Amino acid sequence: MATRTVAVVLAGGVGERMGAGRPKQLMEVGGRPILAHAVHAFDAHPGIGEVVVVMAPGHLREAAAIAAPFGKTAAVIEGGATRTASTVAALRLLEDRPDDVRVLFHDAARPFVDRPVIDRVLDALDDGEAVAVGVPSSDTIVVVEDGTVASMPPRETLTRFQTPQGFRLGTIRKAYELALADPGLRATDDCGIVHRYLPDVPIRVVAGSERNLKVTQPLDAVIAEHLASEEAP
Ligand SMILES: Nc1ccn([C@@H]2O[C@H](COP(=O)(O)OP(=O)(O)OP(=O)(O)O)[C@@H](O)[C@H]2O)c(=O)n1
Ligand SMILES: C[C@](O)(CO)[C@H](O)COP(=O)(O)O
Repeated sequence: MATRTVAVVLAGGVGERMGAGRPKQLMEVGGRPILAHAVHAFDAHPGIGEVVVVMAPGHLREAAAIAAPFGKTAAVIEGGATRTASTVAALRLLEDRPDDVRVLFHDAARPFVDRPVIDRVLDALDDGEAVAVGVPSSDTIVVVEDGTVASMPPRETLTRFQTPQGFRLGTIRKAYELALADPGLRATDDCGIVHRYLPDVPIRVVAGSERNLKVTQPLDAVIAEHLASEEAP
């Protein structure tokens, strides 16, 4: 039977903010590449049938070498210039799959996603079309315009999104079809595309985890190394 659940690991970025001189997903934490941690999390989950890796141009061979040992790796493909373009590359690969297939998009830069988080996304997709993972904000977050506070949303209403973000394939496909026709398209995640272009689709939010950090800045690499050492057997 064809796979009903595909995990897409988005590794198409170049890691500019990390400044390591190469994509941060190739950097090692806990003795193996960040990308390997992310692929392993989905490969090891019994609810996932296939893993697709979307890699930064010029690094496909390294990504393939990292992903190939995982049995569920189905493809390693080239990403685009933006995260959104990398998601589109994966959707093109999956264009022949039925609309009810579940697809999870995960940042390769989040190496410590764990099974309970993936479980919650998959469970919410049983009767949902779009699912986000979030953690409450510990900081007060404000909108700043011209160096001055323009608005202060109440902190208890604010959630920091993580990944994976899960969708029925037909839903995310439709949202991107509409988005790609919009010359003003700008988005930092896939739920943002659904929210903007399919506003009637409810996006369920399930609990993420503080350990599911996105390795973005040099300090995150130090924290990631510490977290990896805690996980070591
Ligand atoms: N063109 C892109 C840009 C980003 N990503 C992926 O999206 C995730 C989140 O992006 P981010 O943390 O911003 O990674 P980078 O784009 O590599 O970082 P930077 O913005 O600092 O360059 C990462 O796993 C990254 O590889 C992607 O698949 N394709
Ligand atoms: C998808 C995401 O990780 C949710 O927090 C985030 O928006 C990715 O942003 P980035 O600029 O691509 O790191």
